[in-house]
Amino acid sequence: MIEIKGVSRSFGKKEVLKDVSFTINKREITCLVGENGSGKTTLMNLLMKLLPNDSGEFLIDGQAIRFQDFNRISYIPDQIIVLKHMTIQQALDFMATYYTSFNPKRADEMIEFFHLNRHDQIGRLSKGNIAKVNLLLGLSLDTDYVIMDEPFSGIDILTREEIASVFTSKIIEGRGVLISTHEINDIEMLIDKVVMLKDGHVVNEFYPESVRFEEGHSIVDKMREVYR
Ligand SMILES: Nc1ncnc2c1ncn2[C@@H]1O[C@H](COP(=O)(O)OP(=O)(O)OP(=O)(O)O)[C@@H](O)[C@H]1O
Repeated sequence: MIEIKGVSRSFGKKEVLKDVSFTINKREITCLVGENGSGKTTLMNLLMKLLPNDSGEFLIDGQAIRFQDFNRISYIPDQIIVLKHMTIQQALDFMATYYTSFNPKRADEMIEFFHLNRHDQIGRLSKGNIAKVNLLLGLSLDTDYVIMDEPFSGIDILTREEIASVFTSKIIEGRGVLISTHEINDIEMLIDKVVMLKDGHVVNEFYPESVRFEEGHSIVDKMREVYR
């Protein structure tokens, strides 16, 4: 389990995250929801130690996250991080060099799953295929947790459906996932838990299946309650 405990972060006078706490559990897809600028990316960057937090802590299995724990956590940011002149295969070779958790068999499976050509140059791919390569690089690591920042952003509906199908495949099975997305409809039925951020705080945390069953409300209904 990853625990986010009392995390705060300001940029200058702007308090972006205020005492944020929730957990990311294995075998669950947790969706982080919030309006533009509500601090979703900032929280992910703090969790990955790409930025320092002002206060609070991040724990994995009860211990403070250390740099070596990043072999257990994949981060798929909203933009591709490898150089665009690389081919897909060169990008995979790069990952294999840097990450002991890189699993070439899983990479092969994902190339097939996404119908990618490993000899294609990344810079020449469509936006949808670049998003798929981004997922390929992150999900080829044998990690317990996956942190994904807006994997559907700017992508057409059919490609979004293809990407969403990853969540029900064995590629994700058993891992704990934190995903931020504005495209809730694409994965509504796949999400186990929702965490809503507003004005820097967690304002609601719920299991959508229970809310659907007990209140007859969808995630979007709950979003309207909170953000309108
Ligand atoms: N390095 C930085 N310096 C100053 N302000 C920053 C920095 N990074 C983020 N911010 C501010 O923090 C706030 C939260 O930004 P963040 O990107 O985390 O939001 P978000 O919820 O991911 O937004 P979106 O849904 O649009 O991607 C924004 O107001 C942003 O301008």
